[in-house]
Amino acid sequence: MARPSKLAGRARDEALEALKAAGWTHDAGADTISRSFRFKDFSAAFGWMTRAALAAEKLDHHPDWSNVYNRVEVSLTTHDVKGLTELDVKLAEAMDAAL
Ligand SMILES: C[C@H](O)[C@H](O)[C@H]1CNC2=NC(N)=NC(=O)C2=N1
Repeated sequence: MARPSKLAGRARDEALEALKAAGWTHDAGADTISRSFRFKDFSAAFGWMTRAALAAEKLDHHPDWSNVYNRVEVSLTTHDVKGLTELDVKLAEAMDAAL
């Protein structure tokens, strides 16, 4: 996949606005988006992680995440460019769709 470029300008503003409306938080310093997901139990959490992992592999774009029982903390950024790209938006959308 071609190296994605950092989101900028209006496309970036619009993407961040939509993500915030969906429950994601933007950390401007680190230029990451993050969201905390809570499930009924570990099995539900891990089932979702499995679906999200398959979506990540398809995109060749991977989350920084951690799981404790029924909670999954997700942080997304594009390490190759040290900032947010379209791939982070796509992975966030895929994670929301996998709920
Ligand atoms: C070679 C491979 O495509 C790259 O290392 C990809 C893999 N997954 C990735 N995931 C994330 N979050 N950021 C990256 O820069 C990245 N790079």
